[in-house]
Amino acid sequence: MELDDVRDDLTDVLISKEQIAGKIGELARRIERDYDDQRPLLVGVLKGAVMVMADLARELRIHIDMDWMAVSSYGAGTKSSGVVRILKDLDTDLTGRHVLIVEDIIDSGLTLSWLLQNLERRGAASVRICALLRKPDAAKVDVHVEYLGFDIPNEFVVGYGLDYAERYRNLKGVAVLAPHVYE
Ligand SMILES: O=P(O)(O)OC[C@H]1O[C@H](OP(=O)(O)OP(=O)(O)O)[C@H](O)[C@@H]1O
Ligand code: HPA
Ligand SMILES: [Mg+2]
Repeated sequence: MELDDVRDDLTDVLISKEQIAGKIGELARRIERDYDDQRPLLVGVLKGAVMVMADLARELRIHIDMDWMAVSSYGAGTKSSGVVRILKDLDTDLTGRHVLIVEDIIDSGLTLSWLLQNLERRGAASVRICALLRKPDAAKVDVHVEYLGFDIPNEFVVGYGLDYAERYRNLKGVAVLAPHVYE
C-alpha cells in the first residue's frame, strides 16, 4: 500500500519507498564487505522486521542464513518495560556464528539491549545490529548499532513493518501517524 492511500491518517511523511530502497542498498554493500564469506546468520525480530529482512536479505550478494525470533515485553502493560519474554526462539545453534540482528526500529532501545545480551550468551562469534530506524530522543538505554538506516524524531511512526494496532505494516514508506487515529 502507498502512503497516499492512507494520506489522511498520516501527518509528516518521513521516508519514501525510494529512500528506503536506496538505504537498504547502502547497508547491504557494507554488510557484504564486512562479512564476505563468513555466512552471517540474520536474525529477524517478528513482526516489525519482516519488511527490512525481506528486502535486505535479497539485496545481499553473499550467502546468509535467516532465522526469526518473536519477543514480547510484559509488566505494567507497556511494551518498553524492558522485561522481555521469548515467544518464539531461534531454531539455530549460535555457537561460533556471526549473528546480525535485523530490526525495524530502536525506540527506547530496551528490546534490542535485552536481545543483544541474550544472544551474546549463546556462544556466537559476534553479534551486531542492523536497524532501519532509530529515535535518538527516546533512548532509555544506549545500544550500539553497527548498521543504521535513519534517525527520526520522537514521534509515533507507521509503515514498512511498523504498526499501530496491527495496521499500516504494509505501507511502502514510513510516516508519522496522525493523532486523530489513536485519540
Ligand atoms: O526500542 P523499543 O522501545 O524496545 O521498541 C522497539 C521494538 O518495538 C517494536 O516491536 P513490538 O514489540 O511493538 O512488536 P512488533 O514488532 O510485532 O510490532 C519494534 O518492532 C521493535 O521490536
Ligand atoms: O514509533 C513506533 N511505531 C510503531 N511501533 C513502534 N514500536 C516502537 N516504536 C514504534
Ligand atoms: Mg518488533
